[in-house]
Amino acid sequence: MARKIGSRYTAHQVLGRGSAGTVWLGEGPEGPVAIKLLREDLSSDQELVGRFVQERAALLGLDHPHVVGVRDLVVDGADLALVMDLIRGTDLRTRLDRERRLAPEAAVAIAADIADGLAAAHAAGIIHRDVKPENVLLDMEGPLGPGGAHPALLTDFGIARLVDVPRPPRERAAEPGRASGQRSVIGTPDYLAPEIIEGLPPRASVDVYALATVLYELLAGFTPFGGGHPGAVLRRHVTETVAPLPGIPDELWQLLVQCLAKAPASRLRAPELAARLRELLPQLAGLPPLDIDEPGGDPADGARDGAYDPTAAMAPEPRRRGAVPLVPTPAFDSSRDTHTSMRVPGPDELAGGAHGTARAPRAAGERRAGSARHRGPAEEARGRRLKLGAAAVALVTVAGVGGWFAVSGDHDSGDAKPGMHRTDPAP
Ligand SMILES: Nc1ncnc2c1ncn2[C@@H]1O[C@H](COP(=O)(O)OP(=O)(O)OP(=O)(O)O)[C@@H](O)[C@H]1O
Repeated sequence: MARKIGSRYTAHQVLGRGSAGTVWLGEGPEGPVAIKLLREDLSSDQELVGRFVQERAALLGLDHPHVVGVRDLVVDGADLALVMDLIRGTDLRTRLDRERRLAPEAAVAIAADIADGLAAAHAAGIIHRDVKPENVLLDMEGPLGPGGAHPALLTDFGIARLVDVPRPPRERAAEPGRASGQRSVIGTPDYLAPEIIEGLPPRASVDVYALATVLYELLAGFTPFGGGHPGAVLRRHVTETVAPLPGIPDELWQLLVQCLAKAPASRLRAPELAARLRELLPQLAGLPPLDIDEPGGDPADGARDGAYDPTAAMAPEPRRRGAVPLVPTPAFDSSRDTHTSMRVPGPDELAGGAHGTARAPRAAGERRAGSARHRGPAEEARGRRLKLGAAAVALVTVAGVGGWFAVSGDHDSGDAKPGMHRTDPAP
């Protein structure tokens, strides 16, 4: 069923849905396009529409082979839409879901493409703020690169920024806790840099951290700090060191460690990361995907660190890792699978809950103490009790209101606007 979007575009068929809206296959004066139609509750927000128009030049100006081009912004009655280049292919999350982990050469080639795209954005003063596999599109019509990887393009620039609408003082005052300084954080827990969690303004280095997390995930099949309740994930970002990946060349490991550094200034910048990744490609040729198990539990446990994943108890499908929606979603909307409201650990918990170094991944099949597979009957029973207790908490916690989580601080009214940012070129 076709529908008109503004005077120039027609949307023909839904390509997919995200937390901010629906992406359509459409047609414009210059041929096929992808049209991201923002959710009605977002498009009816006048402040957001204002920002949308304000960001127009920045969004349209970003022209790079590894960034999905935004061709037009449409504000038309109730419709608020981004018209983008149509990428014929798939997103990286879908590929990862299918293959679980990629061969190092392909993983590094994809990461290098995204680092190139980020370098261009950062040079233009724009931070992405939500780099994750869902926001990487693979262009199946593009030439095959190293490791058989199709060109990778980063998308969703600006969406986080657009939906991060500061609330009026009246509304804030009415909220308990706001006076003591609450802030909103937008992003996806698995990929959030520690400084964002600690309340510092996001800079370009948060994108480098998120990209290193994606690369780790492509290699390992799991993110370095993910798993369990989002609060536990945030704590790990701040307190844990990344566990080594057995079987990757040391140079690649050093790059990952450097870009996952807690201190933003220690991370490489995107152009240097892109160059270093490309230099590594020849020595990765022919290496098979890693054969390792995720530390911390069987996927069926839905747990890591003993932290119970509330969404696993309630959703019919396993949760897409890290796919907590970016923006608040109406409770009645069942089109998205992970609607989690979360409590972020306070400073004391962040400081005191450290478990030191993240648990090391094991070579496939190696026994791990504490795994459900290796527990005795008494431990199994205790584990079940913990889960039941946690499930009760989860019923309270999972409110179906979206993954836009509020945490303490006061940055949503100041400079610290997550999402698309004007930023210092130097991270
Ligand atoms: N420019 C594009 N060309 C082709 N397909 C696209 C394009 N942009 C998005 N899609 C597809 O549309 C779907 C929804 O994308 P969208 O960006 O709305 O959500 P997401 O990034 O998966 O999730 P979220 O926005 O919640 O992080 C995805 O499956 C994606 O592959």
